[in-house]
Parts: sequence; structure tokens; C-alpha cells
Amino acid sequence: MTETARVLIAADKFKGSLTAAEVAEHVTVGIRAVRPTAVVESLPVADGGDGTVDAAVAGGFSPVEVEVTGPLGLPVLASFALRGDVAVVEMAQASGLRLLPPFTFAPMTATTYGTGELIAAALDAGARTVVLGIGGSATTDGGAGMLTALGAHLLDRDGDPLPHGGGPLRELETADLSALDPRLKDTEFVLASDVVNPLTGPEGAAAVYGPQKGADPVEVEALDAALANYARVLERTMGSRAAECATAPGAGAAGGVGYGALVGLNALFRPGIDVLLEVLGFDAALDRADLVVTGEGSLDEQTLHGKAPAGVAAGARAAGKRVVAVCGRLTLTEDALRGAGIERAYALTAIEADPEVCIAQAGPLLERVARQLAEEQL
Ligand SMILES: O=C(O)[C@H](O)CO
Repeated sequence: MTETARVLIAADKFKGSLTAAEVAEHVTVGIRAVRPTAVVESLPVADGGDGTVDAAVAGGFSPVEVEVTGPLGLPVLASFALRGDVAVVEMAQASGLRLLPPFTFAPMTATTYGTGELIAAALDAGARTVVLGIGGSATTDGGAGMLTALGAHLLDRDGDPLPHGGGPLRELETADLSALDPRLKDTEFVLASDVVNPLTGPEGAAAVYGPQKGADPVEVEALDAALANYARVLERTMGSRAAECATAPGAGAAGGVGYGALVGLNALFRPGIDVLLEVLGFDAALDRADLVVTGEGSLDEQTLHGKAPAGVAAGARAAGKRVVAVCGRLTLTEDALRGAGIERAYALTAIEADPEVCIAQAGPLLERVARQLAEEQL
């Protein structure tokens, strides 16, 4: 390729070491060291989970900080991103696993109440379209906390409000959603999720994602039963639409907050990366590029199922652009990469065998990897 190559860096974060914006910065430094005249554009991306607000802010949204209730019921500072009347709300900011202290889990009691408060704050700020990015959650409460914060009444058989968390949903007897914030009706909700699991069962929120939130097998079973009771009560209250929502793709995402959003916010489910690419103006940036560099911390089997690099590569391939990737660790075969539309992946582990050094020195290593990429691709 010539020296006037136009490169678009549309990579996700390297979880645990670099934000998506930092990935783009280091790749830019590496490319420029080899091809000083290359035109390099950055469009940090995310798929709805951790880093979604950062990506939106890097893409021109303004951050708005609010104090909300964290997953353990204690106050946390969380941000959403706002541009005009469009807000990007990332549930992990309010209810994320990363907000828990080290070695602390609360699988039965962690709440999404703060996510509801964050949505209310976005409505206060004038949002009429809310992209609700979900994933990376500490919770398995079916979005019950979120709906409660927005005005729903979830009561036990004595008529008392349920305590926080997924576990108590076993005791749910009545659900009244009539007092939900009236502004919700005039707001368009887009549920941006990276997974399509149903609410309950062997592929459900508790069975698949409960263990990563600290649930042992007994707790997984209890949470699954509690979510099933929650869905039964909502079906009794709201009819068959609630039952359809429980099996809809994404209902089991982020501890079932997907279900809460489908049922209570009338949200439209979409693959998170597709929503974010649209919001961030990916197509226009793609038009200006000859080569797209995507990536994330680990390029593995999961990447192929709705993660950001797969979405970026699919969009770029459809536009006839070449795509390569950078990553910390690579476990995909060349065939699998090509099947996803990625011609070649450059991994930090290819130049540094020790994974701990790869994490600690991710920035400088990524610059070296990007130099190699530029030499071979530009
Ligand atoms: O938060 C979670 O449960 C996982 O990221 C899947 O959405």
C-alpha cells in the first residue's frame, strides 16, 4: 500500500489493561512510527458492556456524572453519555461486576437499582432515546431493581417491598408497573447486548453467567427459580407479552436486566456492537478508510459471537474494506479469523510470552505490534 494509506482503528478495550481509546492511541503511535504520512482515524468501539460510555464519549457524546446506588446498595459515581436527546446508558457503570471490592461477590443480593436511577437521570437530562448497554453486571435480579427505581412496586405476600437482589424474587407475589415513570412511554429504548440468552433454564442468566458473579451451584439453582417466579408473576400481571419477553433473545443478558428492559421499558433488542457502530458513525468513518484495524483483549471463540471485532469486521467486509486485528491473546485459527472477515491478527503474546508482562506493558507492546502491522499491511 502507498504512504497515503488511510487507516481506521475501530477496536474495543483490552480488558484489564487498556481502554478502547488507549488501544487506538498506541496503535496510532506504532503505525505513525513506520508510516508517518498515513492518515489514521480512531473510532473506539464497545458492545454495550464495560467501556460503552467511554466509547460514546470518545465518539463525541458528553459525559454526565451522577451518584447512584451501586450493586451492593452503597452509593457509586456513574456516568452516562449524552448527545442531543440521545443517551448511552451503560449498566456496568451502576451495577457492574467491576464495582465490587476485590474477592467480593453478592450473587443473591446485588441490585440493578442504580441502573434505573441512571436511566431516570438520563430522562431528567432530556434523553428521549436511550441506548441501554448491558453486560459486565454483578447482578442476577432480572432488572427488578432497575424497574423499582423507575417506579414499579414488587411486593411479597405480606405486601412488603422485596429487598434488593435476585434471591428475594422467589418471594415475589405481586408486581405493579402502573406507577412507572410516565416519561418512559415517550422514550425509545434500545437494548444493546452482546448475548442472546433467555431469562431462565440451562441457557439462562443464572446458569450461564451466575458463576462468574460468584454463585455456587445451589445459588444458581435458587436464582433460576427466583427468576422463573418473577417471570410468572409478571405474566399474571401483564399477560402473554411478559411470557414472550422471558424467552426472547437477550432476556437473560446481564442477569436478566434484558428481560426487565423488554418487559418494563418496551425496549428493542439489538446486538450491542451494531447499535454502537451506528451511534458512533462507523459507516461514514469506514468510507474514508482503506484498512480497518479492529481488536480486543482476547480474540477467541466468544469474539465470533457478537463481540465488537466481529461486528466491525462484518461491517467493513460488507463495504469491501480490508480488516486486520490487534489483541492481547489469540486463540482463533487463521481459518476462523478469515471466516470472521479478519485477514490477520497481531497478538501481544506473539512478541512477549509472559501474559502478566503483556498486561502490565500492554501499551508499549501494542506499539511494537502496530509497527509490524504497518510494515506488513501499509
Ligand atoms: O453481565 C452479564 O451477565 C454478562 O456480561 C452477560 O450479559
